[in-house]
Amino acid sequence: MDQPSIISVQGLCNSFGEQIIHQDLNLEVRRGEILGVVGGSGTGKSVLMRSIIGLQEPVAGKIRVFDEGMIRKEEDEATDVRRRWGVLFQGGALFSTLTVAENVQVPLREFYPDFSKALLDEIAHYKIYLSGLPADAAHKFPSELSGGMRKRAGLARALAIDPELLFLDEPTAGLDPIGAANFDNLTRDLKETLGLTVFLITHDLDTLYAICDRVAVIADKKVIAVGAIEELLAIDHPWINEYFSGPRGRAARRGHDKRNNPQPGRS
Ligand SMILES: Nc1ncnc2c1ncn2[C@@H]1O[C@H](COP(=O)(O)OP(=O)(O)OP(=O)(O)O)[C@@H](O)[C@H]1O
Repeated sequence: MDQPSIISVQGLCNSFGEQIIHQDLNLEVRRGEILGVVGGSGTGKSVLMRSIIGLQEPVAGKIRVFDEGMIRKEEDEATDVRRRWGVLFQGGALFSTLTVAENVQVPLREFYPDFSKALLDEIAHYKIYLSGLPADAAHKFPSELSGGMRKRAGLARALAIDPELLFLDEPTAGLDPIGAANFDNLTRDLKETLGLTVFLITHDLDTLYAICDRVAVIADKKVIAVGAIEELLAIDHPWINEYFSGPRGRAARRGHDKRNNPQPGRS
């Protein structure tokens, strides 16, 4: 049986001046799934995420998260919902003047102002460990980290308040293939051990094949299809055909098949 929706978007419209980004966009994210969100550059993936988390007020539409209406919500009610999700923005969006541990503590201080310094330090160190960073990264500044480590630090911050729902905006962009695969594995492991639901914006076909339960495709200002990759492959739409069946899509599929069905005697 289908899991209930943890995010429900209905009839969403967004525009900037004359530029219409979304028109009657609908999307349901099921509890416990990793939903990949794909679409060409500028199709409005990040604007969709910003609408869901309340950073972008839509022109029209309904958004529910954890069964709570999100548009024009009172501040204290919005805070109650916000403390149930974590966000990794594109590029990490770490505060450059704070150490990694201090970055992780930002949401903790916001939502739990009474926590002692010792408790904040303990939680930050645990989240840093959970994100696969070495313990000494805690005292480093973002400028002292590699791109991959910055992503993990952003993830540690997104996990700070034990979210049920994680938003990841292009988490593997700019990582080398091994770093990207490691990040994918980490996302999947965290989802399984912490029981997370993940809204994952990506251009990375390998990520889609490796960890996404379903994929939503944004084109023509709306979600034109959502389903397992196998289901999307059966849809006749020019962007979907080009994306999944073009050279990179075919390579990602071959890599996925090979990892899942290794030939005996071959490495
Ligand atoms: N605050 C804003 N003001 C004006 N236009 C904006 C604003 N934010 C986004 N846009 C425009 O909305 C469109 C969608 O942007 P968005 O960042 O959501 O695209 P995207 O699908 O995430 O792209 P990419 O894959 O390149 O990251 C773009 O044309 C962008 O220029």
